[in-house]
This record gives sequence, C-alpha cells and structure tokens, in this order.
Amino acid sequence: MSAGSPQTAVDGAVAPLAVSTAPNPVTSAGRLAPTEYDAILLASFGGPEGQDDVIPFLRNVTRGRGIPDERLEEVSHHYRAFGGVSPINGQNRQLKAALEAELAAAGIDLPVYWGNRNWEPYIPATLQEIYDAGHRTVLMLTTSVYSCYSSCRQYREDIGVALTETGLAERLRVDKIRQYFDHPGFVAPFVEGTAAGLATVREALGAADGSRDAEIRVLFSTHSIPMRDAEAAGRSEGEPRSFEGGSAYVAQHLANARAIMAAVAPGVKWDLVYQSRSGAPHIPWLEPDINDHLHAIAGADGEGVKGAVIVPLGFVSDHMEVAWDLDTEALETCKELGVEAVRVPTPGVHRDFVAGLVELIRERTAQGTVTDRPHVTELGPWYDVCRPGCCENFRGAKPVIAEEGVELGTAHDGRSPAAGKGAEA
Ligand SMILES: CC1=C(CCC(=O)O)c2cc3nc(cc4[nH]c(cc5[nH]c(cc1n2)c(C)c5CCC(=O)O)c(CCC(=O)O)c4C)C(CCC(=O)O)=C3C
Ligand SMILES: [Fe+2]
Repeated sequence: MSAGSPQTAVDGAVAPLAVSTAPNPVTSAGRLAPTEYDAILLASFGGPEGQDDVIPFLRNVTRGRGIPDERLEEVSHHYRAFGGVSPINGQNRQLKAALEAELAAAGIDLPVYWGNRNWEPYIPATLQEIYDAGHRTVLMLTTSVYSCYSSCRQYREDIGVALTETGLAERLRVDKIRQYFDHPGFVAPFVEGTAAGLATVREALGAADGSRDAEIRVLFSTHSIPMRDAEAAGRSEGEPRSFEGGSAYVAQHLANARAIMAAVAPGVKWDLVYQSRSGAPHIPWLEPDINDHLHAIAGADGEGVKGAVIVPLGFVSDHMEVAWDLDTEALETCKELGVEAVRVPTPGVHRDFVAGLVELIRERTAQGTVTDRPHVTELGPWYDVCRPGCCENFRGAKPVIAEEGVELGTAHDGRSPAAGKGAEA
C-alpha cells in the first residue's frame, strides 16, 4: 500500500463502521437464552490507591505467574511516579456512574456493583454484598474485551474461586457478557480518535492535505501476552475455526484494526504492535514491541516514517499501561526518533461506549429482549458461554464459570425468578 495521492478524505470525514447484526452460526452455539438478571457486576483489574499499596498490589497481580523480581521493581517505579495511585480505579468509578445513568435513562432497573481481580473492592467481597442485598442472578461485565487467558478465562476463574470460597456456589448465578471487542460501542470511539489523531499528525508534518501520508503509520497497540497464551486464546475442542496469526487474540485485533482503517483512512499504512511485556526474557511473547517497531520504521535504516498515530486498541481506559507504556515510553521513543506522534484516547466514558455497554446488557436480558447482536468483524459476536477448555490456564485448572459443561455459577437459591438456561434456537 503506498500513497502518492491520499485515498482518504482529509477533512476529518469518516465512513460509517460496517456493523452487522447477522447471527454467526459458529458462535451462536455458545449463546444463552435471555434471562431476568437482577444485578450487574462490573469486574475490572484494580490498582493501588497510594504508595503503601504498590507492592501488595503487584504481589496480587503476579502471584504464581513467574514474573521476575526485577520486573516488579521496574513496574513499581511506574506507579511510584504517579504517587502510588493507578488511574484505573477512578476511571472505573466514573464508568460505573455513567453506566448507572445510562441504564436509568433507558428505564432499566438493574443495580451496578463493582469488583476487582487485584485490589479493593475485591470480587469475593462484592459477590457477598450482591447476595446480601437479595440478588441471585448476576450478569458480569468485564473491562477487558478480547479473548485470552488474562482477559477472559482469568476473570471466569476469579468468579469460580470466589463462589467456591464464599460458599455462594449453590446460591448465586453469575453469567458473563460476551467478549465485546467488536461491538460498535467499543470500536466507534477509536474510529473518532484515529481520524482526529491522523488529522493532527498530518498538520504537524505540514501536510493537512494528506500529501505526506506515505510517511505516516498508524500503530495499533495492545498488551503483549506469552505466545503459549496467544495460541490457546479461543482455542478449544468445540472451536471449529483456525485464526489469523494462529491466535484468536491476534485475529480479533487485526480484524478491528481493519474495520477502523476502512472507516478512517483506507490508504494509510498500519501495523499491530505490542507493549507492556513482562515475564522471563527466554519465554516468547507476542512481538514486535512498539518501541522496537518505531526504531525499525523510523530509525536511520528505517522506512522513512515521520509521523505516528498510536491507537491503544487493547484497552478500555487510560490506565497505567496507557499512561506509562504509551504516553511516557512510546511517545519518548517517538521524540528521540523525530517522529510526530499522538496517542488516541481509549473509550473511557465516551457516550457511544457507555451506550454500547447498555446494548450489551439488553441483548442478554429478558426484561427488554433484544435479539440483535451488533458486531463489526466476522469473528463475532463472540460466545456468551465459552467453549470447553478455551484460553487454557497452563498453571493448573481452577474452578471456572461461563463455560460449556460447567455447572458452577449456574445455580441460585431462588429469590429471583427462575430463569431458563440453554442455547437459543
Ligand atoms: C492482556 C492483558 C491486559 C488487557 C486486558 C485487561 O485489561 O485485563 C492487561 C491489563 C492490565 N494489566 C495491568 C497491570 C499489570 N499487568 C501485569 C502483568 C501481566 N499482564 C498481562 C496481560 C494483560 N494485562 C500478562 C500476561 C501479564 C504477566 C503476568 C501474568 O501472566 O498474569 C502486571 C505485573 C507487572 C508487569 O509484568 O507489568 C501489572 C502491574 C493493568 C492495571 C493498570 C493500572 O494499574 O492502571 C491492566 C488494566
Ligand atoms: Fe497486565
């Protein structure tokens, strides 16, 4: 793909995202019938709230994951530089408030509870709070949207372990909203941000007319994960598909990036790159790293890239992985290389994103049955209930929910209306 004359509008106009509501015969095998839920659980990563929390938080995150002490030491400095406070909790409080307001505006009477994997409020305490308030049928919405162990199975395991440890396994039903990477509510803010970012970089190069687009690269950035996890993402006995790049995680990002570029600037070159690698050096993770890639395309022997639009496609909010690894490190690399760069916002509390989350809730509830499941890639809409064993945990099986053949998390002790479960025709 090369540009001499730009193949794209330079006035900031974007083409509409190609949204499909066609059912996917493959993933509909993992659908649940509409259900009368009585609470939403907003589940997230969690982060420290002060300097004293930093080390205990990092120990929570890395427990049993084989992350070297030097890496923990290194990452602790990122948090220390922010006063020990991760932006993620504040962002989740804002998201919860925005979701509550949007649900109320839509006339949907569902309370929203918040629980984290790695910091207070912890998921087990939140499940207990939900139960004590009399709710029995819970729909979990996670702030992590793609398929891989860290983004999907680990959340399902944390609920499985929490239900088991709190003794609520037979008393509380917890289902999960599909991985929603390709829901238009998640993708639309990136379309808007990428178009604006491209306009800014063109202007910085003195080429608002797009005449230097051949020197601009859009870099879609996501969290690196170990190759073994990447290969196991979305893979299971029941999954008939093979995925581009050998990984559902990779394929989902590539498909999203294509959808965004088709809407924004079909003539501009782009790449998928990775960030925030941890783990021992001899263990292979997804590459290229964003900083290495910037050197490769813009350095002395590079391809002459002079402008970069950095799109944090893997993330829902501007938390530490964005604020540090992109805004501090990657933008610094761009400066060193003389590359004009902008970092596009994450969905955060963008109105399209919040409205999209309410749509995702509505497609699952019997209260306001919606059968459309919009998606902007051919991979989705993703499964409501995962295929057996998908996104394998190589460190040993744990109790898990929202997986075919697994009963855990499907029972409740009866306050809320009995809800039929099973795949829809
Ligand atoms: C796929 C993915 C997402 C995106 C999906 C999602 O959002 O869930 C994500 C998000 C996040 N990751 C975060 C922070 C950390 N992740 C770590 C470590 C790791 N992440 C991994 C993967 C992912 N991580 C993996 C494979 C590891 C290695 C350890 C392991 O195999 O489990 C470590 C340990 C130190 C280090 O190695 O960096 C920290 C501190 C924060 C909070 C930021 C804040 O505080 O604002 C967020 C949102
Ligand atoms: Fe992480």
